[in-house]
Amino acid sequence: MKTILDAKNVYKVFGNSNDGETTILKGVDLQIKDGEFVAIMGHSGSGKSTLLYNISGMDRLTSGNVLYDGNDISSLSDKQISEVRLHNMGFIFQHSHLLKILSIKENIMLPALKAKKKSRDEILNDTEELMQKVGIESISEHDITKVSGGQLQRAAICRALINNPNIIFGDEPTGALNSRASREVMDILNEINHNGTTLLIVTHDSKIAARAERVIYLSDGNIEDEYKLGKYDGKQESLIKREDEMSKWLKARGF
Ligand SMILES: Nc1ncnc2c1ncn2[C@@H]1O[C@H](COP(=O)(O)OP(=O)(O)OP(=O)(O)O)[C@@H](O)[C@H]1O
Repeated sequence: MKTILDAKNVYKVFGNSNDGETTILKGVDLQIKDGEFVAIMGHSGSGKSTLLYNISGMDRLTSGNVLYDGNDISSLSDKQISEVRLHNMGFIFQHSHLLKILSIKENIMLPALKAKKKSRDEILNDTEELMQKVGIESISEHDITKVSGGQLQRAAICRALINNPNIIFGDEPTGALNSRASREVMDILNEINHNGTTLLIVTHDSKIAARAERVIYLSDGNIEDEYKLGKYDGKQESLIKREDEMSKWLKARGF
């Protein structure tokens, strides 16, 4: 399987020499294979979100390189990197970041309208298909303030998928949901991964990590360890075993 994302010796320093500098990422090397589902865990402040933002091109590395599909994206201009993100990557955050002035459907269509690769009718069709897949077709015309957190995250998933990305980055995608909504959203993400989309997700939750194929443990800006669970087969009994494995592994790291 080819490497889709290759982070080499990534450093991130915040601040400046006058007011003081803090090095958050300290030479991280991370390779993500095409179609893989990787979870990033670690204590609060270990640099998980910083890592996600820096290797997805949302923030600028201080030094090191990130290759996306063999191309160095760390040396691109802001405009070039936004193009790479728009056409190849999807993002899901803890809070959906949907626009309040648009309906659910319009929010989902927006990245595709921006990408200008498909006609409005095609985009509309794809949007309706995605909404149906995640079970939010009935709220398509709704205002985003009138729907539940779980429905909003499903809409955020549709928005992340509308340009058929190769990889989806998630920063605590279920962090604001109750346990049922969280399970439902993770079932959708597991299915998306099963269909070939690469996933890289930051989480605090061992139950979310248990659904990943590989879990990396970040400590003080470095990858301290990793655990390979293998692909999740979607069965409830395997999930229980994986959750148990994950919580034992995390306990051994004092998490
Ligand atoms: N823009 C910034 N400027 C200065 N410091 C920052 C900035 N962003 C993050 N940091 C610092 O970097 C460190 C790591 O933050 P980060 O959010 O990556 O950690 P995390 O592991 O994701 O934490 P959490 O689990 O609490 O979300 C923290 O000490 C944070 O204060």
